[in-house]
Amino acid sequence: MISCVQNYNEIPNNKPDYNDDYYNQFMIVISLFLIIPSLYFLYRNSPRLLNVTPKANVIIVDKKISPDENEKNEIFSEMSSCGGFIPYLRKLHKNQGNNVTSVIVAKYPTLRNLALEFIERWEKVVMNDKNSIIKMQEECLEFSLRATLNVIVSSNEENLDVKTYKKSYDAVLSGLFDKQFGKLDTLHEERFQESINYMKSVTCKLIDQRRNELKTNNEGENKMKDLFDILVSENDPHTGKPFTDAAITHYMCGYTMAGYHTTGTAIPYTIFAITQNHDVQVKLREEIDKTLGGRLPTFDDLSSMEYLTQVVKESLRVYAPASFVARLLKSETILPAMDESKDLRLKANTTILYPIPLYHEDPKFFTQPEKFDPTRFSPDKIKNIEPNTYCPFGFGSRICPAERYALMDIKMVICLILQKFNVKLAMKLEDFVIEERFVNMAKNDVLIKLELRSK
Ligand code: HEM
Repeated sequence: MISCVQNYNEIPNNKPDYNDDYYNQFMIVISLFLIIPSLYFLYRNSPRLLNVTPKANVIIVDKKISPDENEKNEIFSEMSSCGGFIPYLRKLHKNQGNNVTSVIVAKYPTLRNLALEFIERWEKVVMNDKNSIIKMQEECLEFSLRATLNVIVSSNEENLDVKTYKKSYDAVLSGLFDKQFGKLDTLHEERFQESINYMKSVTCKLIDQRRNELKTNNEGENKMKDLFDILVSENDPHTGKPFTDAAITHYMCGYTMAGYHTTGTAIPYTIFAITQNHDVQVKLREEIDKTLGGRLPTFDDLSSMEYLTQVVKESLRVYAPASFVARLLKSETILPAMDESKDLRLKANTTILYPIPLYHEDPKFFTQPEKFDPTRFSPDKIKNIEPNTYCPFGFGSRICPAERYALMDIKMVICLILQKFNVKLAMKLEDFVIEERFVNMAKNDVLIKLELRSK
């Protein structure tokens, strides 16, 4: 195992270079999720295209791979600016007497209501026709986008046509991915541009609305600020001046994107895993019923259900939504050899990609890695897991800032589903195919039959 990985976690001290061109801003933000999975895609399909060093289980990005050297530099300076913003965000919350948990707890009732809206929607469908099939990935992506918007923007959905917003977001994400591989045809190019323009106008409208709200809202001082409040009311730590509209859009789109497809795929993957492991479904339901006795789960209930946590963690191991963790080496670094191979000397400014699934699937770190076994994360066994080999949320100082929130979200939806329904896979097993896009998506959706539980 590479022992020096933690050294790569320094946040480079680059200042973002904003301009007012929305398209450029958006491309830069999106590159975080675009270039990295794309390189991984190339790596998986044609290892020799990249300067791959499998013996060390890291991928070293050959500089020539980048289509445009300048673009590559911008991408990584923007990556660091996004991450550099997080300690600032934490500090602000702390100054207001909040911590990450209190922020999540405050949001919990709204998020649970949102989840219940979906449960009721599915219940109606099933009551209407008990043979109905739910496209679980599509549904959970909608849930995840709305939940993420709620956390970041405290979105009042009256101000946002979520359906059109989601469609546009999907068109932009998909268009950028296809652009990367030169596959974007004229028709989709048009749709892509339209979607970018739509999202730009929506974000500008939201910014204006929030500025006005903050001006007129007397309780503003006591209110727990969401990310959007901070962006429209505080100074940019990099410039010491108020955030520009372009910068606000940059952060908003970056955070929304980071939360949308990740959580939106993690939930259906977990449901899929439960359908394939009947014993897990039975044991999980026993725990849920015993803990809740039919009432709705509170935030504390979700933390107290150990088996539920283990199931979600194992699902994130087997079906990790994110392919990669990326680091830029600030100085020359030697990676100690794994096996008998030689140590690896890496130059400063090399970008390395740490492929999450290669660790999660390695029998050296997880015995019988193909087996879905939630008890790997039981209190007595979890300590045997080597540091950084389990990393669905990354690791070190740049670990996903929303890890606890995302875990809570996934557990909440799984809990609410199993309280109400039995879950069955409604597609051929071989049609469950994971496709690497910005995050790993189920190519043919995850088709699920929900059966109402008898009272
Ligand atoms: C199951 C859900 C999620 C997974 C698997 C996931 C995974 C990841 C991973 C692997 C990283 C890179 C970490 C590193 O470099 O060490 C990351 C970064 C990030 N994630 Fe998440 N994430 C999830 C949900 C979310 C949500 C819901 C949000 C926001 C509401 C979010 C916001 C971010 C942000 C802003 C970063 C960039 C951090 C930085 O640059 O330092 N993520 N996430």
